Amino acid sequence: MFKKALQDHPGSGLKPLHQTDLLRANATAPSKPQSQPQSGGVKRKIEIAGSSLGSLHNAVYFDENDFDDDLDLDEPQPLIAPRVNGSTIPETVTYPSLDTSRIGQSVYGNENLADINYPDLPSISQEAAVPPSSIQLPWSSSPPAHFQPPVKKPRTLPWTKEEEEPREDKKKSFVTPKRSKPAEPWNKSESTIKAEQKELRQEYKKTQKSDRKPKQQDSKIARVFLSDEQKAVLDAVVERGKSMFFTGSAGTGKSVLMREIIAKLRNKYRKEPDRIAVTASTGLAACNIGGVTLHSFAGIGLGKEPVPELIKKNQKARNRWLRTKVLVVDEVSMVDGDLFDKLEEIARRIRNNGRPFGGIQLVVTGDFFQLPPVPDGSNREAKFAFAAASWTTCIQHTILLTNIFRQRDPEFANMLNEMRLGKITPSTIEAFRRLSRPLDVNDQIEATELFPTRAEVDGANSARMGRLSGEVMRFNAVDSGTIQDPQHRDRLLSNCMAPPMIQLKKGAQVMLIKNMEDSLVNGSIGKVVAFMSEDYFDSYKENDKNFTDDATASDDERAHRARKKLKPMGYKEGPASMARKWPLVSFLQPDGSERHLLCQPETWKIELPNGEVQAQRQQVPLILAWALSIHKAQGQTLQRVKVDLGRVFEKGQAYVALSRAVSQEGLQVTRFEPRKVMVHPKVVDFYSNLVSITELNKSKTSHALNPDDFDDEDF
Ligand SMILES: Nc1ncnc2c1ncn2[C@@H]1O[C@H](COP(=O)(O)OP(=O)(O)OP(=O)(O)O)[C@@H](O)[C@H]1O
Ligand SMILES: [Mg+2]
Repeated sequence: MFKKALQDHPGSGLKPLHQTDLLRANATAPSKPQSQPQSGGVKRKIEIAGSSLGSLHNAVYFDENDFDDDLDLDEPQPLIAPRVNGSTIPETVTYPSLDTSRIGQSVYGNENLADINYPDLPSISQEAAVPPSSIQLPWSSSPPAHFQPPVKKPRTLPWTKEEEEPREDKKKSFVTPKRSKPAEPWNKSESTIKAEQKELRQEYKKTQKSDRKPKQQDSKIARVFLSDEQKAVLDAVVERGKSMFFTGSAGTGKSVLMREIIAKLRNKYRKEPDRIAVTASTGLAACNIGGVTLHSFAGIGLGKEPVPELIKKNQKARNRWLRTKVLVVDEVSMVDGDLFDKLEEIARRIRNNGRPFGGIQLVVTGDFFQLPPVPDGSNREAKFAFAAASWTTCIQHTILLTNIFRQRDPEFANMLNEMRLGKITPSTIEAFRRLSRPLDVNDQIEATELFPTRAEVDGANSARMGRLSGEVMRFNAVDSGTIQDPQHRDRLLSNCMAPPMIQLKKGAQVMLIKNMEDSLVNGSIGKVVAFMSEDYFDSYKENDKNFTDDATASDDERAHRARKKLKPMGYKEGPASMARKWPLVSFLQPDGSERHLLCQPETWKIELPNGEVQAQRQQVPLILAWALSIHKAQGQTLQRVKVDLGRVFEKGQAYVALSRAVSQEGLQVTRFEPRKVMVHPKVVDFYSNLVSITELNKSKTSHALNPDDFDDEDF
C-alpha cells in the first residue's frame, strides 16, 4: 500500500520516511514510565549555542488568557470544522459496491420479475391491477421509499456535504423560486404581480450577494496532496489507532497533517463527535485548529494542585474524560512536562483504566526546537513534555517529518535547519548577515516586523497608524453565545485572533486572519485601500475595473471616479451609501500580483459537539500587520518578514521568527549573532536520540516503510 502511495504521488519528493521513535512502549504499564526515550541507534552530534537570557522570560509575549481556567466548559469539543489554510483532499473512499441497476425500476415491465416467486395473494380487481407505479402494492412488505424514483445525485463524501449542498440549494431556489401554482398572467391582480416582482428581485439580490463574497473557509482553498510520510502518519493514526507524536522542522506540514487527521477522525466518529478532543497548548494554537486549550479540556484551572484535588475541582470534566477516545494535542512544545504527567494520571483514575492515559489514543504534534513551555512564575526551569515520566509509555510512535514545504529553496531550508539545531556554520552566519539589507520590493507592502513582546508590537503598530492621515474607522466585534457571564465569555474569546475592537485607516497594513480562498488565506498581508459599503463595492467592481488598481489615485479620487461612472448607469446615492462601510483591502499574492477583498465580518465560534455555541465573535477578519508578535506568528507562513535578533531573548524564538519566511528574498535579519540562536540542550538530546527510518532500515533488512511498521509487535 505504501508502494502504491509512492506511485500515486510522484511529486511528493520520494524521500524515505524518517520514522524515528521505535521506542518500545509498554502499553500496559503506566506505572513504570521512563524519563528519557531510549536511543534506537545512530546519534547525531549537535553542538549547542546557548546563552542564559532566561531572566527575560517574564516579558515573553503570551495572551494573558492562553492558559485560562475554563471551569464551565462543558465539552472539550470546539468550534469550526478544521478546514483552514491548506486543507487536503481526503483520500478516496471506496463504498461497498451496490447494484443500482434495479433501484427505482418500475415493478411492472421488468422481464426479470418473471423469475420472482410471489406469495399467494388475494385476487386483485381489474381496476386495481394497473396502479400508478408509485403506489405501494397492498401485499408488498417494502416501505414506500422503495417505490420512489432513483436518487440521481451522486453520493458525496460526508465532509464535503455540508459545504456543497447548501450552495446547490441556494442556486436552485433562485432558478425555481418556491411559488404557489402560477395563475394565468391575465388573471393576476396588480398586487400579485408586484409581489412576484419583489420576490424575484430579492431572489436575484440574494444570489448576487452569495456570489459577492468568497465563500469562507476551505471549500475554495487549494487542496494539498499529502506526502508519503504524511500519509503514513495519517494511516497509523486513523486506521490503526496508534498513539503518535509527529514532529519536524518548521514548514514540514505538521499543521496541514494535523488538520487532515482531525477531519478524518471527525468523520470516523461522526456519530459520536465528543469522542475526539481537539486541544492545543495555548488558546491561540487551539483556536487555529478549532479546539480548546488542554487546560480547558481537562477542567483543571491552572493545574497547580495535586491530582486528587484537580479531579475534584471540576466534576463536569469527568464526563469529557470518560467519553474521550482520542486526544489531539497541538503545539506540544509549550506543554509543561509535569502537567502532562498530571493529565495522564487524571485520565487513568477517572477512567478507572490502568493503561497509559487511561487507554485514550494520543495524537500529538509540535517541534520542541520552537517555543518552550511558559515558566510558571517559580524559578523552576521549564520542563518539556518529552521529559514527563509518562511520555514514553503514552507515545507509541514518534515520527520525524523531513520534507520541508514552506521554503522551496534548499539552501535557505538548510540555513534554517542549522539554526534550529543551534549548529551554525560560518558560511550560514555570513549568509544570514547578508540578509540585513532592506527588502527590495516594488509595491507598498512592507515586511512584517516580528517582536518578542506584545508591548513592542503595539508600539510599532500604533506609531505607523499615527503617521497615516485620514479618518480612523473603528470596528467593534459583536460577541454572543450561550455563556452569559461576560467575563467568562471574554476569556474564551480572547483566544481568537480577532480583537474585540480594531481601528483602521486607509493605508494601514493588515493581515487576513481567516482562510477565504486559495490565495487569500490566514497570513495574507495587504493594505487597506478604501472603506465602502457592500452595494457600492458591487457596483464599482462591475463597472470600473481601474477603481482600485490605480495605486496613485487618492481614495477620494477613486470614489469620485466610480460615482461618475456609475451615475449614468442608474446608480443613486441613497440609503446604500449610508450603509455600513467595510475595509477594502489589496492583498499581496504569492506570485506578486494583488487581489482586492471587501473584508466583512467573519465568525469565530466556540461550539460544543451538540451544536451549542458557547461563545461567538463576529469581527472583520483583519489585524494590523506592520508588526506581529513571534507568539502570534508561530505557525504562520509569511512572504515578507523582518526580525531584529538583538531583541530576542528566549530559546527557540529566533528560529520561530526566521522560519516564518518563505524565501531569503523575503527576509530581513538585523543584528544577527550566533549567540542569539539559543537551543535547549535537553531538546538537542531528545532529538539526537531519535533515529531516522533510513538509519533504522540500514540496521535491519532494507525495506521501504509500510503501515505494518506501526504494528504493536514492533514495540
Ligand atoms: N503535502 C504538502 N504539499 C504542499 N504543501 C504543503 C504540504 N504540507 C504543507 N504544505 C505547505 O507548507 C507550508 C507549511 O505547512 P505547515 O504550516 O503545516 O507546517 P508546520 O510543520 O506546521 O510548520 P510550523 O512548525 O512552522 O508550524 C504551508 O504553506 C502548507 O500549505
Ligand atoms: Mg504548524
